[in-house]
Amino acid sequence: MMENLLQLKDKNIVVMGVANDRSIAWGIAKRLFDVGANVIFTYRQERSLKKLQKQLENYGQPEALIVQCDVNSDDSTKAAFDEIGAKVGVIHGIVHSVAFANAEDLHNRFLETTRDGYAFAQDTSAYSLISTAKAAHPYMTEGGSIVTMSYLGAERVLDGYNVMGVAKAALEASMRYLAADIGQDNIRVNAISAGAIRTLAAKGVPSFNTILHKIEETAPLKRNVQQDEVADMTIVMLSHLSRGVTGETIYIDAGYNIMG
Ligand SMILES: NC(=O)c1ccc[n+]([C@@H]2O[C@H](COP(=O)([O-])OP(=O)(O)OC[C@H]3O[C@@H](n4cnc5c(N)ncnc54)[C@H](O)[C@@H]3O)[C@@H](O)[C@H]2O)c1
Repeated sequence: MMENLLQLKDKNIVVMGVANDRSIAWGIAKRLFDVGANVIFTYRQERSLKKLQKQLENYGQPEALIVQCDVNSDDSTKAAFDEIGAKVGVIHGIVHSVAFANAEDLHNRFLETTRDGYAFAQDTSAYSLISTAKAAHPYMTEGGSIVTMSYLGAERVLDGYNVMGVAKAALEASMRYLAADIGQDNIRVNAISAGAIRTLAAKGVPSFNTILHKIEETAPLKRNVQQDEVADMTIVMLSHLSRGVTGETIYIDAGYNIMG
């Protein structure tokens, strides 16, 4: 019944950004397997590949297609999607769960943000959505859905989020412009703004523990969110259930963002 509602069975969905089993992207991949999707992975570093292969074995999916993709490189991004396109034909969905900034640009005063650090955070965390959509577009011939991962720091000033907040603001704006542009091809583009979750990327945010405590105290649900809660809403946004929604940022944050 649920499978019929979602219409994700046998759909080719590319998941970018699994570094380990804590990654938000891994939570999403597990759910996608559960609903019968054909999940294709991209990874950047060799050590992520090894972990991913092990995780896939443990999850009973050792045959999943895995392709190398460094989003800082147009050539790498294009080669990855050309390879995926050649192997599966049509791409129906993409989970863009990738971001990076230099540690010093999160630890130093915002005033000290360097030109290079700013450009690098934007390139990896915001432009990569555009380059990914461009590389995948020739294979999204049946329409589809692209979902990216954002954070409240895009809209509000959060201590220690600095240059990444500016990159997330650009990511959300890029998401809207993409949605407006490729809606004519029946491709939807949305962002999930996830609450704070303890992952590898989160380790880079200096005040992360304080953030977790503050959310517990302040959020309407009086708790933090879990990987599977973000995964479930991402599945909705990839599925037939959300077919009328594009260009939106959807908060999965126990309601924290509504509080003053
Ligand atoms: N953890 C949180 O609290 C939280 C909250 C909201 C949004 N997010 C966002 O969720 C997404 C996933 O992060 P996560 O928390 O799961 O951490 P994570 O460290 O598990 O995932 C980040 C991924 O980005 C990948 N990446 C970085 N640079 C790359 C490059 N040049 N090419 C290809 N891949 C690259 C890493 O390999 C890694 O797999 C990020 O966009 C992050 O900003 C995280």
